[in-house]
Amino acid sequence: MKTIMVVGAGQMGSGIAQVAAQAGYAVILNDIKDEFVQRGLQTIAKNLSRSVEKGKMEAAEKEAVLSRLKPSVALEDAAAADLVIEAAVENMAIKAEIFKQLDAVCPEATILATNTSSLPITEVAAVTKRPEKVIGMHFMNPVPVMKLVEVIRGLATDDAVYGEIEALSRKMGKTPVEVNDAPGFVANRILIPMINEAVWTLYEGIAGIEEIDQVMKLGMNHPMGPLTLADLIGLDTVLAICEVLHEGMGDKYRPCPLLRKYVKAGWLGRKTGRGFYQY
Ligand SMILES: CC(=O)CC(=O)SCCNC(=O)CCNC(=O)[C@H](O)C(C)(C)COP(=O)(O)OP(=O)(O)OC[C@H]1O[C@@H](n2cnc3c(N)ncnc32)[C@H](O)[C@@H]1OP(=O)(O)O
Ligand SMILES: NC(=O)C1=CN([C@@H]2O[C@H](COP(=O)(O)OP(=O)(O)OC[C@H]3O[C@@H](n4cnc5c(N)ncnc54)[C@H](O)[C@@H]3O)[C@@H](O)[C@H]2O)C=CC1
Repeated sequence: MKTIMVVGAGQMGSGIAQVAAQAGYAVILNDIKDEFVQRGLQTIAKNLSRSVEKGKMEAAEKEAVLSRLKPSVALEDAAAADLVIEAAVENMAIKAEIFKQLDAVCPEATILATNTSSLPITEVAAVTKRPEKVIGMHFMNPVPVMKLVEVIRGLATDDAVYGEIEALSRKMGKTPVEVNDAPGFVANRILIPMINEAVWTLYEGIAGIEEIDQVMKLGMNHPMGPLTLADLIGLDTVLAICEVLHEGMGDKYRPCPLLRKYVKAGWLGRKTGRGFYQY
């Protein structure tokens, strides 16, 4: 494997592109608009500069990593990729369209992975003619820091494809954990109900935003409170995952109306400058 295309240059896509380029791969970073790709590349450059300033990376290495990243606004560029990792928005219709197009332009051997947080891998795979080469590769946010990759097989995923993705995750400095294809997999089946419960706690007036976060930070030693974490993930993404859990597993996972209200207001967290907190 030499060339990896990352589709979606948002917070996850840019992080995945960074760790792939740091692991020595040629990386094509794709989004629907050049300004989104450039924003992703700038985030990567900023992260690498910080590592150089901290003495964790040589300046020459930073330049080498940046030189391995190529911008793209055409999915046809996936024709040059041995692996595509899709990290566009958490929406089945959009992912299905992307996977149909990728299936049409990619060579037969190309593996198609999705960084989806919660959507069924089997359903994504079914829109292609290569379901055996489709797999879930679920990174955590912020990608350069977090060690976990959940690796999820669809019903038809080949063992050899699983093995390649497991090995690649290690080469990127991550620890792969195999989980089954089910709503939210493991990470978000457990995490998102906690975040949703924090929003219900706020909605019902049990405590304020900072108080809820303090309880979980000081009381449970979480590095971030659940509402700060929701702002980091993006409230649109939290809601999308919660909807998948609700639809797949019943009423206990119903998203809090306050979460919907924030998303409708465009208060999506850090990425829009306002969520539970202002940035
Ligand atoms: C929704 C899903 O599908 C799945 C998910 O991803 S759920 C979200 C999972 N992520 C979490 O739960 C994150 C919880 N938070 C944390 O672990 C920590 O708060 C944190 C790692 C984000 C920040 O750690 P911190 O100690 O509070 O802050 P800070 O000292 O600034 O950062 C620690 C290191 O991370 C780096 N870092 C922090 N944010 C970063 C980012 N966005 N990009 C790159 N590097 C980052 C810092 O540069 C620093 O690096 P060094 O150790 O080399 O100095
Ligand atoms: N935010 C998080 O903490 C995590 C998110 N994920 C998943 O990663 C994916 C991306 O999430 P984020 O990076 O947070 O979102 P984001 O909103 O930061 O970025 C999404 C990017 O996808 C682009 N995009 C939309 N449609 C596209 C298309 N048709 N082709 C190419 N690009 C397209 C958007 O322009 C945007 O730049 C989602 O599936 C999400 O569930 C997975 C792990 C953690």
